[in-house]
Amino acid sequence: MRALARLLPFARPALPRLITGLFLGLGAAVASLIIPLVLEWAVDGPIASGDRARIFWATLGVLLLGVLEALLVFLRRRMVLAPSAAIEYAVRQSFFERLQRLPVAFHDRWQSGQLLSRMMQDISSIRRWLAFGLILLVVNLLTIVIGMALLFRWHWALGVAFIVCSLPIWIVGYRFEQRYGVLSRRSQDQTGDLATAVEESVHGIRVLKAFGRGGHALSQFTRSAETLRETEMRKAREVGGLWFWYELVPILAMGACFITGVWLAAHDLLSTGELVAFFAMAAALRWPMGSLGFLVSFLIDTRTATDRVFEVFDAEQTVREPQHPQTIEHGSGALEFRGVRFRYPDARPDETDLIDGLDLALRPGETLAIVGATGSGKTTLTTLPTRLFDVTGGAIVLDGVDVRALALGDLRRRIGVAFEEPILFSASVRENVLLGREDLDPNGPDADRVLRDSLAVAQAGFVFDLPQGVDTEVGEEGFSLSGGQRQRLALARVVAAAPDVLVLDDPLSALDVDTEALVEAALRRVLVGTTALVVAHRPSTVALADRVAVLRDGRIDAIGTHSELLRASAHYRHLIAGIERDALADAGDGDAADGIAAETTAGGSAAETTAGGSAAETTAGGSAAETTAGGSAAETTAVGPAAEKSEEVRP
Ligand SMILES: Nc1ncnc2c1ncn2[C@@H]1O[C@H](COP(=O)(O)OP(=O)(O)OP(=O)(O)O)[C@@H](O)[C@H]1O
Repeated sequence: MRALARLLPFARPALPRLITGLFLGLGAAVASLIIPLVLEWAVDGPIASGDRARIFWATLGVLLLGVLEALLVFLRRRMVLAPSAAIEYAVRQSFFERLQRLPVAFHDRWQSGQLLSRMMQDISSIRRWLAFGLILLVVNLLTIVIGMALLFRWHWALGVAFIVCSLPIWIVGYRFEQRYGVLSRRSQDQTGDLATAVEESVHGIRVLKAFGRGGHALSQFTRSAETLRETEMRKAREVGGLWFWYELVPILAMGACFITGVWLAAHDLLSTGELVAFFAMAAALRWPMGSLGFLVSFLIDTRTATDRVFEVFDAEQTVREPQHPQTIEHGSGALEFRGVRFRYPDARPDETDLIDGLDLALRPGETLAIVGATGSGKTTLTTLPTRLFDVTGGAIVLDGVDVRALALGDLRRRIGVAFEEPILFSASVRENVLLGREDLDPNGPDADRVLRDSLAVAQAGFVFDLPQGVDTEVGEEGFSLSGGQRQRLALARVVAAAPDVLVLDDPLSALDVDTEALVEAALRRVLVGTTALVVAHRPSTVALADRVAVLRDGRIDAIGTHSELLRASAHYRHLIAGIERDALADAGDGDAADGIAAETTAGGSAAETTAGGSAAETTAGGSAAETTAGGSAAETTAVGPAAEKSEEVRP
């Protein structure tokens, strides 16, 4: 009842119709229970006295009561179908809204299949219960109570015999509830696991196919499905056992009452009419008693479903809206990390904080690149300003206001993020790119202008060649597009959002060198006046920046222009050499990459040399010299501080 009571807020608007349905169900039950009384009157009265007219009326009465019962059952169904569907809709809406509000930490922890099965299967199960199970349970229990009262009315011995013989039902029911509750939970959780397995294998179908691991995925799926099947079989056996008792016990109770009734009639303590009525009552109570087994298992399944759904509603909302949000009057895009600490919720207690007292100030309009070793926390850092995760210490301040004091919607309008892994939705290019511009009419001229400008910056003109241009649906998660195309659309999306601060997590990683250079040039125009925090894994991304900050051991180890850092920071030189080596390797120039590695190891000067504008010099003498000097690898490799970058090293 506690679990079901939680549905009350959702059920409230539908309560009048549900209660009406309940009364209609009760009306139908009462109609069926009156029939034995009419029979009692007919047998002891008109039939005994041979009064044909009254026998006719009695027969007609029984007929009309039967028709009334059928009509009321029909109306009950009509009455509850719409409200139960409305409750399902409301719970589902609210569940989805909750999923949207819950922090990323929650989604990291929960498997998508578990959420999917709760959203679809459990909520549907709640609807079926409200439309059907709940009303039947209440109506059938009341029918049994009224029927028992009538048995007592005919003779107390009948009532006592009925109650005593029915006692095993309660004992069996209680023990069933204990065992079945556990199984019901297990089976619904396993359904969620199975949904996760399907979701993951469909999502990762390319990888599975590429590695020829379809058979492996199938055997894993089969194992999960087999586990679920075993649980379902145990459930079915439990339900079968319960039904057996719920069928048998009423028959035994009726049998005991029958013997008692015949004995009472034989001793003139019960009239013939009462005995006939008793048999009619036994027939009327047969279904309500027999249905209890099914309804109890249905009730337990629904309780489990409700618990599972409310576990999501009850999940801690760690990223909360401020009670009294502050506003930024004139946003300039000054972003500051003040003694920021962060650790993931599942970090081991003995682990140090991933971000460990980080101080960093981005000046309005500045582009700052973050570089750091793999796993140093660069991506993590990009999730903090928009509060995808909340800092666990210190503060992030935007234009003088702690980001936690800003309304989340306001904050996320002011800071736009493009992730390395570009996620597109099953929607048109237009809808995907204008996702952050709910202020614009998607088909209006302003939206068109923003769309075209942002597509131009991201060098995403390819969309105009798609079958329906910008109105082409890009398939699920944009799979019909290449990685680089998706990345460009994701970039266009964040550019279209026109935030005060752009946070870009290695936004150009999937682009070819030529496209990257074009995007970079366009981005540089956009970034004028927009503060940008850019995670850089490639020299060309560093080239976008006015300053570069080196993330190491959770703090900013060094900060300055590219050339300042090359002079001052050995760690930076080491990182840059690694980055350049990777870039050359990406460009297919193994010799050059080796050359840089060797230089770095020798004296750490590779980066210095490169900064001077000539990767070719670094590797002079090797075959890379020719390749890089004339090829685009040289352009991307040779990075300089913002002032120098394009003029010096670009053709
Ligand atoms: N959602 C998460 N929950 C728990 N730990 C995480 C989570 N995301 C990342 N980590 C851990 O945090 C550390 C930093 O990860 P992060 O992705 O921020 O590094 P990075 O510097 O961006 O790495 P890379 O250069 O490889 O992209 C890693 O050890 C990673 O395992």
